[in-house]
Amino acid sequence: MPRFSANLSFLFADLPFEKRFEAAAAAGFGAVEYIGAYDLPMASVKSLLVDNGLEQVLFNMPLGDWDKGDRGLACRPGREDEFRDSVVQSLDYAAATDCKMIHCMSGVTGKGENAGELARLYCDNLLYAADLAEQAGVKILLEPINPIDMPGYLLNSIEQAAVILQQLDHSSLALQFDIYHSQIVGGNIAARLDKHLDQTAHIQIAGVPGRHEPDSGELNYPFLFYMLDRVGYEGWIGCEYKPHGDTNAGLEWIRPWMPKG
Ligand SMILES: O=C(O)C(=O)[C@H](O)CO
Ligand SMILES: [Mg+2]
Repeated sequence: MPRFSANLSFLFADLPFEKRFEAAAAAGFGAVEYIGAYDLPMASVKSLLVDNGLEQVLFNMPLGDWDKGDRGLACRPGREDEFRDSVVQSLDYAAATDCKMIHCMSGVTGKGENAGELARLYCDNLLYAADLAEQAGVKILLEPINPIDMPGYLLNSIEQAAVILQQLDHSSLALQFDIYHSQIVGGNIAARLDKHLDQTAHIQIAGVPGRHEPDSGELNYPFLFYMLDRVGYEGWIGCEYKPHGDTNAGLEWIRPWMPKG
């Protein structure tokens, strides 16, 4: 049976962030993930998890300044110190919340920049993060993101990520397979999931097109959930989609997959 985590940066977005934990638990979720809660003290995040009986599955490293165009720091020249600080800060939050996975966003390639050089810096930074994460028993995740939603993003395909993981060969690095992005970049999801399952630590879902509930559009999610069970995927599946309207009203699709009682 697949295990679903509620992505609180996307679901229950009409509620203040702190209220989304309670809403996720009331909807039947046992785990949550989100982009980050660095505005809140670590102890408050921990209380929100404990009070609502939730497991923290994943969050992101600080992304830099979103309004100025940052989409992660890992490939950005001149931001190495900031990146290293962000690794330490995210590992502190992970320790406080018993979270075992952190998504490290690559960042974007600027106009006229050499993507190969940025990729080299990205790899160096990933290794720095992975060495620290290893000591904490945490995995650093790489997620390919489609370049239509995020123009200029360095890491776009599962295959690119797979090669990086193979080359870096570090046990604290793994793949975050976001099916929504990967359908847009390459399709052929069942075969690619199967091929890269041993590198995959986390999966995220959304309908394509539109990034809404995973119950309509060009992907057959029930087929993929059965397939993941059959091939023995034991990780979480993050519900990272934009509900059409009220989150609870759009959760009918999940009922057959939720533990009863
Ligand atoms: O955009 C995505 O798919 C992600 O998972 C990023 O971490 C932002 O939520
Ligand atoms: Mg994602």
